[in-house]
Amino acid sequence: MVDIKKIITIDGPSGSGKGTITQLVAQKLNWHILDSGALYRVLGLAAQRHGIAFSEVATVAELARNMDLQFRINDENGEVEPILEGENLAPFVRTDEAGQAASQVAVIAEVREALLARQRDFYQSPGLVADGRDMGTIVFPDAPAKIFLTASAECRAERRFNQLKNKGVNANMRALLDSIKARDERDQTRSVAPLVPAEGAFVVDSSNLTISEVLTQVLEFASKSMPDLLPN
Ligand SMILES: Nc1ncnc2c1ncn2[C@@H]1O[C@H](COP(=O)(O)OP(=O)(O)OP(=O)(O)O)[C@@H](O)[C@H]1O
Ligand SMILES: Nc1ccn([C@H]2C[C@H](O)[C@@H](COP(=O)(O)O)O2)c(=O)n1
Repeated sequence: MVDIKKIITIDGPSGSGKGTITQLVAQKLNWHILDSGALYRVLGLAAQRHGIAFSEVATVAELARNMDLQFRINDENGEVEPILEGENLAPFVRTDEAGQAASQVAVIAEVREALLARQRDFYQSPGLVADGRDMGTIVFPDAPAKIFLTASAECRAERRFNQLKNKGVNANMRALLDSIKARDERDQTRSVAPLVPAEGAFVVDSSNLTISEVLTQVLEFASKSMPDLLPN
């Protein structure tokens, strides 16, 4: 019998709620998580730390192939921390600057190729929830359940604003909206693995949905493709 891997892919633009829904789905199913954006974010930071310009395509790709990167779970808060060359990058990896750097290294075809195997290695039994831009189109094209999560740019900027406010960080709504639109444009128009819904993906626009409503819709859809996913 052919072994069908238990994978749910969750792709979508920045701030659409992928990370939030990925964590909730993984918790519910007791599955593993791939936060593929973290790999691109760490690579962007690594390039900056090594003084490599994003335009030095071959050197950035070389860095992607050889990056000394592990992920470690923090025992105290349960958060996943990227450890690059022995340094914990957790305080830097979620910043808007790291997101913009990630989006720039992510346009390089050789970088994407170099990160493919690392991403596929995250698959482990009993299953994987994979969050990114090309999880359903390129990295796990055979995943049985593919989700494309989106929301209006204005709504995503407002969510990001509230997220930062709750952390006590001052943010400017106009700058956040501009940053989100710039990242959308780059991620959707790049020539390699652009952000598009995978064929057969269930598209959820969360602009007017609560997190709990999105979670319900995602689990319902995934259960149709994998009938033994949840107990009745
Ligand atoms: N349906 C929703 N309603 C209200 N707020 C939401 C909803 N979904 C997510 N959020 C909030 O929006 C913010 C961004 O969500 P999240 O970080 O999960 O997005 P993301 O798609 O993973 O972003 P990125 O691609 O930049 O990592 C978080 O504060 C989250 O709590
Ligand atoms: N599968 C992926 C994941 C991420 N990227 C790039 C494009 C994003 O703008 C950037 C940061 O991702 P985030 O952490 O915000 O999800 O990384 C990509 O091209 N492909």
